[in-house]
Amino acid sequence: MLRSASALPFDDIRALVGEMPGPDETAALAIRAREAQLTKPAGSLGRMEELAEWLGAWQGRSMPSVNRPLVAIFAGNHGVAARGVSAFPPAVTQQMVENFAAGGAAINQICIAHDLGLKVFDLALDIPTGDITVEAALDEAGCAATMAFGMEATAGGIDLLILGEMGIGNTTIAAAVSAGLFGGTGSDWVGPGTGLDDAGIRHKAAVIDEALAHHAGHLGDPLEVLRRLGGRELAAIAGAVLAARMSRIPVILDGYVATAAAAVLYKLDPSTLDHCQFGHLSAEPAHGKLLAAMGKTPLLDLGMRLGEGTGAALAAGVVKAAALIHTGMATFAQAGVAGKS
Ligand SMILES: Cc1cc2ncn([C@H]3O[C@H](COP(=O)(O)O)[C@@H](O)[C@H]3O)c2cc1C
Ligand SMILES: O=C(O)c1cccnc1
Repeated sequence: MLRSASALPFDDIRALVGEMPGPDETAALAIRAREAQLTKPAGSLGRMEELAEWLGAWQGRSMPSVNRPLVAIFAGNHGVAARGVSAFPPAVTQQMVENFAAGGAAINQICIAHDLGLKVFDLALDIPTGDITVEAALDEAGCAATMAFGMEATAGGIDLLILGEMGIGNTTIAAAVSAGLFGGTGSDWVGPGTGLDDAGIRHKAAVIDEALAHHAGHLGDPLEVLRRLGGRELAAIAGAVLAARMSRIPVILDGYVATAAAAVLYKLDPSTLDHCQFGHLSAEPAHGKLLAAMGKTPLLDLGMRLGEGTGAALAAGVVKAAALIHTGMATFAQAGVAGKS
């Protein structure tokens, strides 16, 4: 039967959230047991030990490994960028997509450093989403379709998914979505993005407040927050996170913008992000607040505020090392090293 394009798609998303698989507890147990026998004082590898267990439990592998890691960058343009909320013009989104293809961006070099695959998905860059101060960014069918498109990032037998974005104006969008989900005003969630000065940041906060006022009364449903205040790259990231969960692919999320996209799923059900790590703490000031609101602790803190997946891709190197440490180290028995006396 044909479904109404306007009403049903979000119900399909909600149905997926109800069907999410959990981690492989047998693999987790095996990893914990082996961890205790490796040639090191118990717990001495700190969070690296947790990462090995997290990776293997979601992959369903008692010997976790990263063989096909993929960085997926979703690129979108935003109607609200016309309101002067970024230090750079919207044309930079397309220009950076071309730079990614040519290998000239920061993310390209990190992918080389850590041997990560890279795919860039551009999302109708010539058709910016609606200006959120006067209309919804997307209609429901468009938002759900973009989420479905994002799910394609999980194809091809990948075993670690690293999610990033490109879209001039999208730190405004991330702030609006964060306020829509967790409350507060523009000034609570705003930051310099690509480099606004104080006056620019005040203007950006006022624009976000306009958007929040325009959509007030319609923000009770996280998916409505996504379609009204969000954008295509955020919808695609949310879809990719959900699809990865259905296929038990572990995910590393990048900074403020990617985290805001994932927060939509968190608000639907906090356990939706159990297969995700947060790669780094962005220097965009509200990122820490957003992570804290979800009880998440990022892996790295390098003072970065670039986006395009860079913080998450650096963290993928740490996750790869965690797998190699767990699987490659000798046990006390194998190495003939005396245990704790
Ligand atoms: C050259 C350049 C490369 C980038 N790579 C990521 N972003 C980042 O900056 C944008 C968000 O900041 P705002 O909200 O202030 O526009 C996004 O495109 C994000 O990925 C870039 C921005 C620029 C200018
Ligand atoms: O943390 C991010 O995602 C971020 C910060 C600044 C600019 N673009 C993205």
